[in-house]
Amino acid sequence: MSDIAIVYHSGYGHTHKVAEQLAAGAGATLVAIDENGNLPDSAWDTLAQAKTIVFGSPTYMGNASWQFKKFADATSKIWYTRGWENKLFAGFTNSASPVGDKGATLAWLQVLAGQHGGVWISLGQLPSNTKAATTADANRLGGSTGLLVQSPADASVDEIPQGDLDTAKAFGKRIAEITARFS
Ligand SMILES: Cc1cc2nc3c(=O)[nH]c(=O)nc-3n(C[C@H](O)[C@H](O)[C@H](O)COP(=O)(O)O)c2cc1C
Repeated sequence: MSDIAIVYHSGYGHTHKVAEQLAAGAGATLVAIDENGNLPDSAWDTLAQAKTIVFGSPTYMGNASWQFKKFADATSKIWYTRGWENKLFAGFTNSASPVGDKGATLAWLQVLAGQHGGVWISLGQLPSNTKAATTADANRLGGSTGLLVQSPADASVDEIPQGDLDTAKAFGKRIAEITARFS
């Protein structure tokens, strides 16, 4: 099992694809929250043993999905015993619009990490924000707190912009490097 666990919800597969890219870069274990907002019992052990936990959710109505929020509320018992204190955390979100209030979701994921007494890993990539920038460029959405991905409303899972997927993979590598440095 990896030192890094990515716990995420995906209603329609797009956020799952992003999580896979992150996992490829980080060498991370994927932990999926199901459509009812639940995890397999064994997944809680995976999260307890991880040095770094990455939170991921699509942005639905300007915040994380209710399934991710159910998971977050279920972590309150761990919060009470400080079970995740001083772990490393990072976050990502994906939505249809270039902005789409993704920042609100990411800010809340960071708050969740803070509630657990965690140490937050930022994206660490310069934005591609010149006139020449395209959807093939890294960090074209200009994230800094964490990873932002756009899946246009009519895009299939296989049509997520390559630049966003590359950004996810590079973020995964950074998370692995920082995890190793703190170990
Ligand atoms: C209930 C619901 C609410 C949504 N709200 C937003 C939103 O606030 N901003 C946005 O840009 N996209 C919004 N979307 C679009 C999704 O974020 C987008 O389709 C995303 O790729 C879904 O990821 P998933 O396939 O992992 O579920 C919403 C979609 C749904 C189903």
